[in-house]
Amino acid sequence: MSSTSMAALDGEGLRAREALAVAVRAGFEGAGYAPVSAPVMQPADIFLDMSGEDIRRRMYVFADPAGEELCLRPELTIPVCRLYLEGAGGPKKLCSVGAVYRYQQKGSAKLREFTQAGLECLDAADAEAADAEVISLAARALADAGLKNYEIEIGDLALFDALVDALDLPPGWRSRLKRHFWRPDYFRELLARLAAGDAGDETGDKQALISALAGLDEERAKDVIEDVLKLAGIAPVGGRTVEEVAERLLEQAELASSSVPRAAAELISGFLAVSGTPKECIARIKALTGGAGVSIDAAIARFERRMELTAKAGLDLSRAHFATGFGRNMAYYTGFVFEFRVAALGVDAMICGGGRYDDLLSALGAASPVPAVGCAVGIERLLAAVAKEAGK
Ligand SMILES: N[C@@H](Cc1c[nH]c[nH+]1)C(=O)O
Repeated sequence: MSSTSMAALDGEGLRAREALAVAVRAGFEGAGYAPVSAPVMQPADIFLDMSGEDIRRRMYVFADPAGEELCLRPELTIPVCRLYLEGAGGPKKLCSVGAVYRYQQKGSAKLREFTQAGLECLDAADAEAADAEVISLAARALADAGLKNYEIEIGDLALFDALVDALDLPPGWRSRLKRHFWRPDYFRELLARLAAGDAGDETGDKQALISALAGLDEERAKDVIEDVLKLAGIAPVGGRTVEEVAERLLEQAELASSSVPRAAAELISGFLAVSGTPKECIARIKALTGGAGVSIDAAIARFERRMELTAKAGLDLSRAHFATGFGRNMAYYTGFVFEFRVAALGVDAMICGGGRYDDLLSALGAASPVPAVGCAVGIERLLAAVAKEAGK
């Protein structure tokens, strides 16, 4: 399937896609997930703020006649969580099928409009059991569709968070490292500077500005930067350029005024280089943290328990590949993350993905925390993977 629109399918392809979407949802319903249908048009700001850079760059954003900024949903999780919050007291296990929209550059073989079948498990008391249930249901959906061969990639952001929390870092660095986990290139740059104990090599006017900012609190510093940009006639785009420029400059100010112990920086780099089978990786993480006298035992115990429960549910995660630096492309994840991949599909290899997002519902307005985990199957990709396996 190489077209950029799902409307280009022929009759047979159309029926196959619809049948598979219905079958995957039926599997989720059979496991106790109530079907819901969320609007295709959504308020843009929520997605701009919460889905992360990759999705943000691919969103279709437009204004309605009243001037309200809307978008075509780029995924189903945020729409389904919004529905859940509107219908307070409703079911907490929800599933949904529908079209989602993500811009792709001209010439890209990826679809701009494609079908997801997703499930969201909200407010479960036992987080690890819910994680295990969701990844097992994802695997079952693929098996029911007839797919046999795939790889599983897993990660756990809670391990990274625990590490950053356990280290002795200068103020501001914890949240910054966690936030920038989602911008891999910039994150590496930050880490390299941190590991080198680099206080920044800025000279002249920029250094003067950085020194001036270092003395101000964050809000005040942002105001100053905004004024400077306005004076220079630089127009912010949707308020974001100013925010991002301000953030960068503040980071440089903090880098210049604080130093992170080299050992801590090296531990973070060493930790983020860990990948392999989950078992090997956990042993390596234990050795790394133990050697440094840092304890992230609670997070490791949760990881191990999740693995056991998943194995009990019938999915052999020892076949999975784990990487500490694996985080998916959605910024709302807070813990366990996973993807099912079929390498033969090339750029479309990722046929199903999901993870835990414990802070999203609070950010959407929930009065008290609602832990959550879910996943989505890409229907066109699953169809292509099954066809490929059958040699079609
Ligand atoms: N919405 C995610 C999948 C997911 C569902 N729930 C949690 N994650 C995606 O589009 O990849």
